[in-house]
Amino acid sequence: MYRIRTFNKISPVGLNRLDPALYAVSDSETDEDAILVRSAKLLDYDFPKNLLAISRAGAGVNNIPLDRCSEAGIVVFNTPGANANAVKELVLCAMLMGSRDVDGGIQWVRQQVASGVDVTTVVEKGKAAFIGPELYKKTLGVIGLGAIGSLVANIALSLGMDVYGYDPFLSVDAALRLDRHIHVVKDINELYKRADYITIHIHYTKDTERMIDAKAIGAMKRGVRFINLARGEIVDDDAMLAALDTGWVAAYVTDFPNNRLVGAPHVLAMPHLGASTPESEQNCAVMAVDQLRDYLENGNIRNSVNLPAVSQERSGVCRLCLIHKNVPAMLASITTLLSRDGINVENLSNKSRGDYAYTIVDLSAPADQCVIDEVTALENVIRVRVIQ
Ligand SMILES: NC(=O)c1ccc[n+]([C@@H]2O[C@H](COP(=O)([O-])OP(=O)(O)OC[C@H]3O[C@@H](n4cnc5c(N)ncnc54)[C@H](O)[C@@H]3O)[C@@H](O)[C@H]2O)c1
Ligand SMILES: O=C(O)CC[C@@H](O)C(=O)O
Repeated sequence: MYRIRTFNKISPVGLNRLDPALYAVSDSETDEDAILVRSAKLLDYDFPKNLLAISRAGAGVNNIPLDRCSEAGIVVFNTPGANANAVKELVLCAMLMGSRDVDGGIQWVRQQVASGVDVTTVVEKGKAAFIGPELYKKTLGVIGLGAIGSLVANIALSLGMDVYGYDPFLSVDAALRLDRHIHVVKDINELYKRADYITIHIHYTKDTERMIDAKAIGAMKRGVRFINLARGEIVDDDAMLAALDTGWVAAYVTDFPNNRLVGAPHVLAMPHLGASTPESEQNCAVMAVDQLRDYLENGNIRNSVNLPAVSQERSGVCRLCLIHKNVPAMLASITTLLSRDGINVENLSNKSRGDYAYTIVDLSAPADQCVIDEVTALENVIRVRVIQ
């Protein structure tokens, strides 16, 4: 029986894929074998010793201490692309709300009624305060052309926008998803100097913290509208507030409110709603659960953010799964111990990622506990699991 602790509300559509005969799942499990999480902060969480994996139902993993997980042999998964459409749709809403002052206009209409005015008599005169430009024929800059950025860039073309994209680490898959009419630039300043609207879709890491600072904003066009549904920490709030004050930035639409931002004019702050659609919550939960099950039951790794992708069809009678440091002669050391005991290796897969590597070995006979202990005791081996 595996114990899975949930943090946040994970869609039952995903949780129902966990057979109750095999899995105990709740938010109060202790000594858990695995965690299912959305945005809950696990940075200071004291992981139980037997924790094998964390599956993040979503894209961003800045709430999980990845280095600590790798050192402890905990595999961290995310669900690439599973919520991208939900975010894309909210970005469209953000661009429109950042243009005409829809929010201000709706509030004004309510205030008229609340103060006893017949609103029909004041609409035509009052509306001038909420005027704003169209998206058609304007230029959109998309920073980060991954799962979300590529969808946003493509749909903006169909709104008649001219689209510039910047992504120094653009994957081949992501590049293939991009419409050929999108101008992909190598220098972000090319995007800054042209864009009337800028939307950012990158991960928050120590490299991207406050990437949108006073210098970046200064390189943008006066009157730019900036949309941030990525993470609050990517934007330097001081610089953004100063730019809003002078009108250099005409509107800042963010999914990451804080009390300073919410009090400032021309800020539209939403309560982290980007992935909050039933479709996206279900997609993420299903993907997070399926990947977790495949790891727990078969040792296969798909969509991990800290270990390599390694999957192998089951063969033999017993499977060894080893997380180890990426150093020379590991495979030789492991197979020497197995062959010394006369255990034949039916199939083996091994891949490395940075400082770490993962090996799956299917054996023709059950491995004796003594051999497992010896393999576990090898220098640079972090975790060994036996799956029958
Ligand atoms: N508001 C929400 O609810 C919500 C929902 C989903 C994702 N997000 C945020 O959006 C981020 C992106 O999600 P995704 O699914 O598109 O991820 P993704 O991995 O598919 O795409 C990220 C892209 O950013 C690029 N990139 C990295 N550093 C960059 C840099 N310095 N400049 C330009 N590009 C850079 C990468 O090459 C990659 O193509 C997530 O990390 C998360 O923080 C927010
Ligand atoms: O779980 C959520 O609601 C938000 C997830 C989102 O921020 C992500 O990074 O995928």
